[in-house]
Amino acid sequence: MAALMEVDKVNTPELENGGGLFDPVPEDAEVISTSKLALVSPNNEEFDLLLEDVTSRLMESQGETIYEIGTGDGDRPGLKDDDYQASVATLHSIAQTLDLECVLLREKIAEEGKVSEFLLRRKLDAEDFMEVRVAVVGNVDAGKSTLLGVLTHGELDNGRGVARQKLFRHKHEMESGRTSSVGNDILGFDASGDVVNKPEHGHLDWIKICEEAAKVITFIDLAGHERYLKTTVFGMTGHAPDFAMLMIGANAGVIGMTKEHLGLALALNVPVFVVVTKIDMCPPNVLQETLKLLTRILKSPGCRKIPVLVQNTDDVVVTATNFTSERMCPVFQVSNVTGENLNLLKMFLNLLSTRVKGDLTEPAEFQIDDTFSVPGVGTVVSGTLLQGHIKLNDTLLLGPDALGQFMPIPIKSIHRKRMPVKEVRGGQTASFALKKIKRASIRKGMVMVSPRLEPKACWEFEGEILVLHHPTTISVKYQAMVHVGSVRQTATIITMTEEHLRTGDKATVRFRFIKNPEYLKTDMRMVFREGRTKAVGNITKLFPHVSAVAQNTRHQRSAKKSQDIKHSVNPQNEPQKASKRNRRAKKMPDFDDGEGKDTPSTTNSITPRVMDESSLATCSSSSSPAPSSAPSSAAAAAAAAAAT
Ligand SMILES: Nc1nc2c(ncn2[C@@H]2O[C@H](COP(=O)(O)OP(=O)(O)OP(=O)(O)O)[C@@H](O)[C@H]2O)c(=O)[nH]1
Repeated sequence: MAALMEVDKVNTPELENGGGLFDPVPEDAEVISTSKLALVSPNNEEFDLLLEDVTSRLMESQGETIYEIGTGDGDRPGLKDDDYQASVATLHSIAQTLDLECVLLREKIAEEGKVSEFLLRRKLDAEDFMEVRVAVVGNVDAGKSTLLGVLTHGELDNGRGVARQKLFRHKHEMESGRTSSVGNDILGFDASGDVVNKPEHGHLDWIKICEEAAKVITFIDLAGHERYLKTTVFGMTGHAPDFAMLMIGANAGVIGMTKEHLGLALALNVPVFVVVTKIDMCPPNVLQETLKLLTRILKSPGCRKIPVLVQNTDDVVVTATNFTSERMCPVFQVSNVTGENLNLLKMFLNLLSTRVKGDLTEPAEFQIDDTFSVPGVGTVVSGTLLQGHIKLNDTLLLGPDALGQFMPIPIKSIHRKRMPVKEVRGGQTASFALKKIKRASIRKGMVMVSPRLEPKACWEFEGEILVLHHPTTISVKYQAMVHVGSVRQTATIITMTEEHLRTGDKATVRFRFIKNPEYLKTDMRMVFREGRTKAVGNITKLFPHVSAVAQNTRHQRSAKKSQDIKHSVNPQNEPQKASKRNRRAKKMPDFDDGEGKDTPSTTNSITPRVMDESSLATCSSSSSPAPSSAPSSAAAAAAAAAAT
């Protein structure tokens, strides 16, 4: 614990002014709103500028903001009692005017008087709610499913697995106590930050939660066991988590897949917070050791994180409001049996906001991460809207198909977390029922995008990669699984800037998918892995070869013909014949649904040694948000349940 406390959060300059209150502001409002006295007695004009400022902050962060009272640019913090009371009253009238809930988060005495922080949150209609996706990772038995059971069902565990029983989706999970698939659980908070989950006879009504919630946290529960690593990687790339919650059993410490999962989150630029569980059954000296080792790993050159032990509500507000900086790593210590510190974790979750900015003017881009076949409804696809806005009756382009083409598809129904809605915005998960389309013709990794994007599929792309681990050397013709967004497909290295690549090497590499062309974008993060081999990087260049204009069936047929001709004259564009090894692999499903065993990898951990600072700097420039895969329609979920 001492080691963690070396990081003095109060003295960390970037934390000093938590919410960054008055930035950005309209130019003409600068003089007024950057002063700590801005809220003391504003005239009508000043009040309007304050309203404008709050409105733009709400837009930016999709419906909520944290407002500081008593701080301002160049001012020493703190307000005398009268000024403070007047400022709080002004904030309440701003909230009332804009129909916001205004909740005090913390209040303290600073140099010149009182300072405080308030959460301003929009009171949304029953149909709308903010969404945050949290990927839950950590070694087997760290208590992941148990914590989710406790948080979402509001009942403590007995230390023998009672809480996790509520979450298992497969019979073999019930029997073994191990998660094997990507699961989704939701936790709703109302505008004041109170939990709205109310299980009835052990069951949660998702629609009711979404109706009552202003914010819904979706937990993407990923398997801890090494054999399901492929599923875990897909969860981290394909389900677009905003954050990763790394769970560690206090007794067991940083073991097994813990470093692997931490490394994966770092490689994908997903901000991580840590939850140390089972503190009720852990001797203090063992807990100290676990925290000491964790601190060392987080601060190592490969991670470069600032661990902050969260011990009270003050720490929660500071860490939650500064978390997206990616460098800070809040660490919680909880017990699922006694409930110790779970209130701090819940408060932290309530304050997290999605990393996706809600710009509705961008063209829509929806990434499919799961498909269902629902009797009476047809094919349902679920995934995340990475940007833009989709409304009922919009027409999107679905693809790419095996020929790299996209087809127009009208949106006739939208569900968010099983609830029918009229629209979905960037950063939210949703599912769509698609008429007259067979489930078999849709793959995970396909997209539905606005025609404005003029999407193109590509067989080949270039990426700057860093090899985190390989037992020998990687050369041209090497094949492995590429994970990028919800795309998961084997690709072959066709050229690279180095002759051979070993652990720790970097290169620009040109890849070619072996089975289907895919829709990719530059700057997306990618993971390239096969068994114990792993490389991470950024997509730097695309080689689209099919102009993906929506076509009708007849056009498609003729396009296919001409495509075939093109392939025969230009073998470069033809899907390569899979190697013997891949032909064998083809017999296995290419996109497992989480139940297939993954290639066991015993030494596949990302060690701080190989993820040195300089190598990460080149390979981590973008953090493309990835989607979450809630089977968001009731029918879809029912079908999924039936299928399992
Ligand atoms: N005493 C105590 N036991 C706990 C706590 N959290 C979890 N457990 C127990 O630890 C065991 C493992 O918990 P799980 O939730 O299944 O672990 P997991 O990380 O989800 O494991 P996988 O699903 O296989 O990845 C169960 O028997 C839980 O009852 C805790 O805080 N205190």
